[in-house]
Amino acid sequence: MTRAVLSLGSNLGDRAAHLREAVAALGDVVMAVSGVYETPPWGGPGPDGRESPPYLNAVVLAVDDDDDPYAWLTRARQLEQTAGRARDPGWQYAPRTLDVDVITVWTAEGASVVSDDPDLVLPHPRAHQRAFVLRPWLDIQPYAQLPGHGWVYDLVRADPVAADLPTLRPCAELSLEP
Ligand SMILES: Nc1ncnc2c1ncn2[C@@H]1O[C@H](COP(=O)(O)OP(=O)(O)OP(=O)(O)O)[C@@H](O)[C@H]1O
Ligand SMILES: Nc1nc2c(c(=O)[nH]1)N=C(CO)CN2
Repeated sequence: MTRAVLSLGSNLGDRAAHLREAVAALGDVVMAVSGVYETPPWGGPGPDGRESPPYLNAVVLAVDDDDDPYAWLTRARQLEQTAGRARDPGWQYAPRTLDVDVITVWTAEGASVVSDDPDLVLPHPRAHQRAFVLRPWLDIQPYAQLPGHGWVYDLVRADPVAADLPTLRPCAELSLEP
């Protein structure tokens, strides 16, 4: 058995529907779902100077009988495929229908999984810099810790995350509660 925090993001097409469908497809593994936030694109413009549109973001806490952390990566890729995500080799942070990142995974004993395999880096190597991950995460786990970086509560109160917090817009009208 493993538990995981997954970050969901969409900035292409019907953004809310992509998030809703991802939560529905996760089904019974979902333990808790954060609020939805509209967030400015992180990662800068594309090579031609084109700006990425704003995202809708949310975070899910999930549990699975499978002991293998890679099962979360497989699930994430399946959800992205179902949403019709296309990759752009010329722009890493190109707009996408659905992005699912595995933020952190715990074993049945509660140990954090640490991995430097490029296919599954755990915890996610950029999560500690991302208000669009940490703020929704606090909604569902106020005492969360990001392994290697400490309390999520502290991370959102220090720069660079604190500087981005005012740019997040809570979207109370878009609940993802199953
Ligand atoms: N923790 C992780 N969660 C999701 N993908 C990961 C993780 N660690 C490594 N990867 C790998 O990263 C690769 C690129 O994933 P993806 O295209 O979703 O990145 P991205 O979402 O655009 O960028 P970022 O990694 O900065 O969020 C994938 O091949 C995947 O195997
Ligand atoms: N606001 C926001 N920006 C991003 C996001 C995201 O989910 N939200 N995902 C990215 C790649 O994982 C890159 N930039």
